[in-house]
Amino acid sequence: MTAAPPPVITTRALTKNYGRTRALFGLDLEVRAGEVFGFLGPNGAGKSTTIRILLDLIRRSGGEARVLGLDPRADGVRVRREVGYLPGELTVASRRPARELLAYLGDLRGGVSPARIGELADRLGLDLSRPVRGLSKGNKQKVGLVQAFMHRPRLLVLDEPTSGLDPLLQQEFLEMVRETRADGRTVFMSSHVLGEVQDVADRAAVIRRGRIVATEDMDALRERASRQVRIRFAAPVDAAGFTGLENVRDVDVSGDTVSCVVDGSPDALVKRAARHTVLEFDSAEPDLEDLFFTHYNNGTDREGPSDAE
Ligand SMILES: Nc1ncnc2c1ncn2[C@@H]1O[C@H](COP(=O)(O)OP(=O)(O)OP(=O)(O)O)[C@@H](O)[C@H]1O
Repeated sequence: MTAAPPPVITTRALTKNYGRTRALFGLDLEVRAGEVFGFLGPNGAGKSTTIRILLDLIRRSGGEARVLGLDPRADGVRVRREVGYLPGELTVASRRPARELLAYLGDLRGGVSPARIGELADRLGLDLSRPVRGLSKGNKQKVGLVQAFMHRPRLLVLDEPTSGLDPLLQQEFLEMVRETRADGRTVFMSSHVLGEVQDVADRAAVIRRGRIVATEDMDALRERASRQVRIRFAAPVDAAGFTGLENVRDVDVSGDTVSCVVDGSPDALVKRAARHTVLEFDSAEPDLEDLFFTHYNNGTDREGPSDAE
């Protein structure tokens, strides 16, 4: 058996104070090589602060951090060169067309072909001929995404990557994330809602008021998730046939229709239903967001920044 590769990002007891305000209270994080990791939390929770420490854009107050085996505080330049980073807010005021700015940034990273830049811009619907300065928030976000992905970095750190993108472009972006993972590279992305990362993330952590309050494997979360199922058959069915099935509860049989709640795999229910002629099978998507938060927090207190404690 080969040993697992070392984590790509680690923080231990990471703290950050802004003057007398403490923004991070001893953060422990571990992001594994090759995974897509969602970093979730409401506004003001400390996501950008954490990310900016990882890239040495601000300095930590205490604790440790490692990115690609490097300490950002000692090797900030190397970390920034190796990581594809999308800032929460891209502040470029260049009069130059996006094409030139991206070519320049590509040169700083060892050279990126115009074809590669053009391909990413096409996918995101970015007009490369327009000056960056006058671009809308959404178009600036696209420039930010192109520069983060274009040199195929081993690690992408993306701060709220989907903000300002319409739903179709969000899907395109998620496809780019999947391709990155398929290449064996790692993506760490923040969001304030689970829904934006749940289809693509392997794991996710929730940060609230400067503390990690949950870390979850997304497959395990899906397995625990309940869904409401309704099946309509060609003829009335016997209620007894649908009681006591594995993972199935709250069964209600009314003539030709069975309604129930399934926790986890619906295998037993599907096999039992297959004994009859099924006309309709409706299964509501489980609400992972609710499950994620209620599991740890009883669904309360979902937002708000903190004062120092
Ligand atoms: N430069 C600063 N000076 C003082 N306080 C700051 C500074 N930057 C952030 N904070 C505070 O630190 C806390 C964490 O902010 P941070 O920006 O990291 O949160 P976030 O989770 O990224 O939220 P958002 O999505 O709103 O950016 C907040 O209470 C914020 O007010």
